[in-house]
Amino acid sequence: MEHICSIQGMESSNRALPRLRTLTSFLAPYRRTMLLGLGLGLAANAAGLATPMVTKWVLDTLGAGGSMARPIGVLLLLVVLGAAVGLWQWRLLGTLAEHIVLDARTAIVRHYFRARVGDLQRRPTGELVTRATSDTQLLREASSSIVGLVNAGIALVGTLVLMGVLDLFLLGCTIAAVLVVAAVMGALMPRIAAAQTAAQESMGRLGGALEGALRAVRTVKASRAEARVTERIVADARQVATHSVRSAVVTASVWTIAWTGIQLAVIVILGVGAWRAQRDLLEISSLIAFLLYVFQLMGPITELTQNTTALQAGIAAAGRIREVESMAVEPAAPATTATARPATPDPDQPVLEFRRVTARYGPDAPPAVREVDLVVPRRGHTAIVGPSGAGKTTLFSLVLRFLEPEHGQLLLDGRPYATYGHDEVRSRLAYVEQETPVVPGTIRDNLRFTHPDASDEEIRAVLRAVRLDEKVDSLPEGLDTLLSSTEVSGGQRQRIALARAMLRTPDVLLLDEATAQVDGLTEAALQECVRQRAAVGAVVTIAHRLSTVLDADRIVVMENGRIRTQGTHAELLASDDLYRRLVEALRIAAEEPVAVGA
Ligand SMILES: Nc1ncnc2c1ncn2[C@@H]1O[C@H](COP(=O)(O)OP(=O)(O)OP(=O)(O)O)[C@@H](O)[C@H]1O
Repeated sequence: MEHICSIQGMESSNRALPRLRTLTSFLAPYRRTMLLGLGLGLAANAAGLATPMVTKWVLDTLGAGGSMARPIGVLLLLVVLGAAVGLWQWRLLGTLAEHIVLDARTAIVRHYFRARVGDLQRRPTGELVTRATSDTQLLREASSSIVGLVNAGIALVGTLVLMGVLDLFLLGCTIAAVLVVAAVMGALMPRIAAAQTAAQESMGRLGGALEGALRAVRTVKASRAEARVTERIVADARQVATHSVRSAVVTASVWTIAWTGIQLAVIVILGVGAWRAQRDLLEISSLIAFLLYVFQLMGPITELTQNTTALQAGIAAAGRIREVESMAVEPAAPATTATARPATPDPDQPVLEFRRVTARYGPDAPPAVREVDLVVPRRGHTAIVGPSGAGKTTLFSLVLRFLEPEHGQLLLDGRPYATYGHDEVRSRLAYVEQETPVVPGTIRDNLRFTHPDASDEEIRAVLRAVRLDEKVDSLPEGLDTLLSSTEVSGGQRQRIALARAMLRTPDVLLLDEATAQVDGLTEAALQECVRQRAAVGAVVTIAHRLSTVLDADRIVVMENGRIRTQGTHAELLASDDLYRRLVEALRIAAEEPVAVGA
């Protein structure tokens, strides 16, 4: 462990110790395998260390004119044993490293999907992806590096001891050379670590920028911004390259110093050794064995260098991976949960209720909604309207528990949200997002996304309801058509998302209408589905279309995070100025020519 401690000392950052602990926490479950790896490494080392001594035996036997069979046999045995044990260790540690990478990736992916939506959305998606894909790779080398460091340390000490057995004077020369090399390497190592950390951080930024730009590729092209965007992202790539080049240059210097130092040491030792042999202070066979040890010294020194570099990269990566764990997760279901849901809920009791709810997105942010009181009846269509930033989406986020109220509470079936688990609440809702309503995969995957056990009949029924059955039948691969590979229009995507939400009867259908104009067929399908659902359950829409507002049983007008007023279309037209202006804006939008396409 001495080597590990000295490496901590090299880390310029004062966070090195907790970061190393972070790394070792990934390795802890594999302690036994690592110990076995260490044992195998020591055995391979022992075989390697014995080889020069046996070579000396061969030479001495040759000088004495004895039989060569035994020493040569032992030499061969050592080579074969060393190779077999080395191979075993290599495979063991290679497999172990992959398990550790897999563990880290699994932990990250699990954490992402347990994290709060707000925490995830605050960070660029590409950066989150880089942490799971690229940072975890650095753990691979780091995992075997600890074993490698201990092995190399022991091999180094073993080699020096055996050199001492052969000739103490030459050992003194060797140690002096090793100390000089080690001092130079020690001075350069922290710079490698700093450059690698910076490179990984730039890599995260590169991932984030590239992912964001590719997502918005249509806007990028329409704005003729390809060159600017490319330049900005390439600048991030250049940053990665700059830091990586710095790391490569310092690494090259470390290696060159190590190699040259050893070569110089060999020449000095050869000269000094020859001079001592001439004076009969040293046998020729001992000098040869000593020189073999000097060459062998490169092995542990190389390993120490490589493993230290890998360990530093791993420590940096482990720190970044652990940052993921600082993202708060959604709380587990309360232990005292819930009496079973009544088979026939009281029809007069609201399905959802907001009681003086105030919520904000961060401790320093202003409230996004304030003192909201809202009742959503068990049946019927409630439309929410309001200017941009009024807090409509925030209401949905609260219902879906993406955001928790700061004050006040929400109730489902008359029971406070706090008494339900997140899953329990969401199992009663269906949600159609405005921006990205479909998930990667086939049409079937999308339709079964909420209810993986849905039958083909159920799927057909909802496709019919959103008037997509004929379109899907006309596709060569039908339901197995990949959404990415086919020409599925924005309106059709909306309808697929709606079909998914309609698949099993949710208590509340939450529909965030697309702000963009949709084709006539989509609009009609939406309207009909909403009507059907509203007849048997609750539908809440964030309305961006006049037809939706006209269809609603009650309309909630929001302004500056508060509910300004509520009522029917006729009541609000007569009583509320803001509502009249909003409807006028929707009317103008509705009168604009709309492209029709199925
Ligand atoms: N993720 C977020 N982080 C911080 N503030 C947010 C976040 N989302 C919304 N807000 C803020 O909360 C307020 C309400 O936003 P909200 O998205 O609920 O409005 P909206 O009525 O849905 O607007 P729009 O019609 O433009 O979608 C706004 O001031 C907005 O800036």
